[in-house]
Amino acid sequence: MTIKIAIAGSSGRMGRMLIEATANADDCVLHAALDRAGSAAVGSDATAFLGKDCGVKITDQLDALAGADVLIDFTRPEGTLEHLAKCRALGVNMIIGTTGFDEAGSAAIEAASKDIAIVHAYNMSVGVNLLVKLLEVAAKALSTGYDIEVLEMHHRMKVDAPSGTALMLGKAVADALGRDLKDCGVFAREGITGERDPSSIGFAALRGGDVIGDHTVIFAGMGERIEISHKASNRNIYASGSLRAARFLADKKVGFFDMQNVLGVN
Ligand SMILES: NC(=O)C1=CN([C@@H]2O[C@H](COP(=O)(O)OP(=O)(O)OC[C@H]3O[C@@H](n4cnc5c(N)ncnc54)[C@H](OP(=O)(O)O)[C@@H]3O)[C@@H](O)[C@H]2O)C=CC1
Ligand SMILES: O=C(O)C1=N[C@H](C(=O)O)C[C@H](O)C1
Repeated sequence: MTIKIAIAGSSGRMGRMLIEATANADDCVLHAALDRAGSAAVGSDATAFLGKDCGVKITDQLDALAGADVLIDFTRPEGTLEHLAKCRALGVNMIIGTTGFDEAGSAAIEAASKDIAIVHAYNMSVGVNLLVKLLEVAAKALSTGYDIEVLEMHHRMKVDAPSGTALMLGKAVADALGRDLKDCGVFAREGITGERDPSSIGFAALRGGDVIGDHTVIFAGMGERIEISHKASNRNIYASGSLRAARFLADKKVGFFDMQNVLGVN
């Protein structure tokens, strides 16, 4: 079976990785390539940046989604939510990698999964999803006497902070400890902050250069420090994870899934 893939944000960093991965996959075909209305990329061939044409032109017309099996969307929350409504109306499944949703946006995605099948994951890489499992073990073993801090660094172009992955890792630790990240997450420190609350989970976001995505969860005790890290060196880890998610959704009509479901590690 050939999976008919549509890609949103086609001229973006992830959009291009996804178009290249789709072009190189034997079991996938590029059905449509979307970009934002007004984008200079609209009208050009989707694989022109690879030095060859595939015959699919980048469009801002969401009707191009008709007939696709799945839309892979790495854009911005407002774009993803617009695409979500169209996919829901057309019965096209979705893989959502976009980060930075507020609670209402996340709830809208979950609600749409009653009508279409959706994989929503803030990190599509195998490595980060393995990290989640390691953190669950570490958090339980280090549940007292260790202060937990989540540190991330990304490229200077990233627009949201902390990263979706940092939030996901912090939530995994909080859940393992029976805490609610909404209550124990500390997202900024400045001035006379007072001593650290031992039940808190701190976040720090660094931005600079071309860093693809570094995440470290630190368990800091008295006399030792355990650090569990993932460092991305190529965005193709997110693209290959997305295609794995597309294969996972191929036989599904409805439902809400994450990469743990896709990888079978939940
Ligand atoms: N889950 C995961 O594994 C990963 C998630 N991400 C997330 O994916 C998202 C995109 O990242 P990245 O590719 O680096 O970003 P880019 O800025 O490089 O690309 C975003 C693309 O989306 C388009 N876009 C922007 N706004 C809209 C809109 N309202 N409607 C439709 N399209 C829009 C942009 O068009 P234009 O340039 O014309 O504005 C561009 O083509 C981010 O949220 C990032 O955090 C990134 C990597 C991995
Ligand atoms: O914007 C990025 O680049 C990335 N975003 C995701 C996030 O916010 O966690 C995933 C990855 O870290 C790269």
